[in-house]
Amino acid sequence: MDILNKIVADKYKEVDLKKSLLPVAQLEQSVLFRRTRNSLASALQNSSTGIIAEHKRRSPSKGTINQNTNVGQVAIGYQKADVCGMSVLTDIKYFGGSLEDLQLARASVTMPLLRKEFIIDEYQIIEAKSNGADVILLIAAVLSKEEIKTFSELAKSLDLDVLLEVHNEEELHKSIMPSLDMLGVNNRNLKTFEVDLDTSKSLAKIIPDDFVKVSESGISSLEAIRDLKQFGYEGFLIGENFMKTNNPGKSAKEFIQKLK
Ligand SMILES: O=C(O)c1ccccc1NCC(=O)[C@H](O)[C@H](O)COP(=O)(O)O
Repeated sequence: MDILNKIVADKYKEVDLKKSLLPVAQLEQSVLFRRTRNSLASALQNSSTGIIAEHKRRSPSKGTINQNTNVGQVAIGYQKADVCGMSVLTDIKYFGGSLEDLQLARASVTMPLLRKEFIIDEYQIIEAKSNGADVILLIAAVLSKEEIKTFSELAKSLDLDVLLEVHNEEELHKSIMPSLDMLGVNNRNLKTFEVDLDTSKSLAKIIPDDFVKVSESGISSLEAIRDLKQFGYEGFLIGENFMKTNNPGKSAKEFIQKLK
């Protein structure tokens, strides 16, 4: 079984348990459930840099990246660095994240927050909203066309932006629909963990212009961003490059200043 299938198999069990512990009706009581979103898609369209900075303690491909983080401090650092938004990993088992990380980030900053999660059930979308997210991620590799439609329409009805992630042409073709805001191309092959920015470049021409294009994973240089911009990308999701340093906010700030 490859890592993505393993993560998803665990996620089904995790979500079943959560549903029995905290019903949707209770999630909907959160004050954050009624919050108006701060749109990541709009922030990217109005930015000259397009950086989405991620909070990532560890990953299946890299192991431990940074265990000494204070997510609130990282969020404040990223906001001061003038990123367009922050991605907060909420998976515990494989990435060391949590919904508490999302809540702490939300309590610390006003910028758009993406709940970075393996969404396989509508419950997680309501959970994202009630814990302060502005954006959800949907991964085409683990969802049917019908699920992408149902989940993205639910997200829109909850005033959330939707970032749909693809790895290849087949996933892209099944996913294109009006309820998406951003199309993300993940440069990491989740079977081999190899990263290749050519994945973003080759898919760029078949992503309709109606969607904000985001390139994800393996981005660590200004040259890579300048190059990807030529292919129409307006968003760049960066995790490890900032998180491997002892001050992710400072690293992001220095990076963005050079990019401007
Ligand atoms: O990062 C991994 O090892 C990974 C493995 C399996 C599924 C997803 C994975 N990463 C999620 C991401 O999309 C990245 O965290 C994000 O794009 C940032 O990537 P990077 O800048 O390379 O840290």
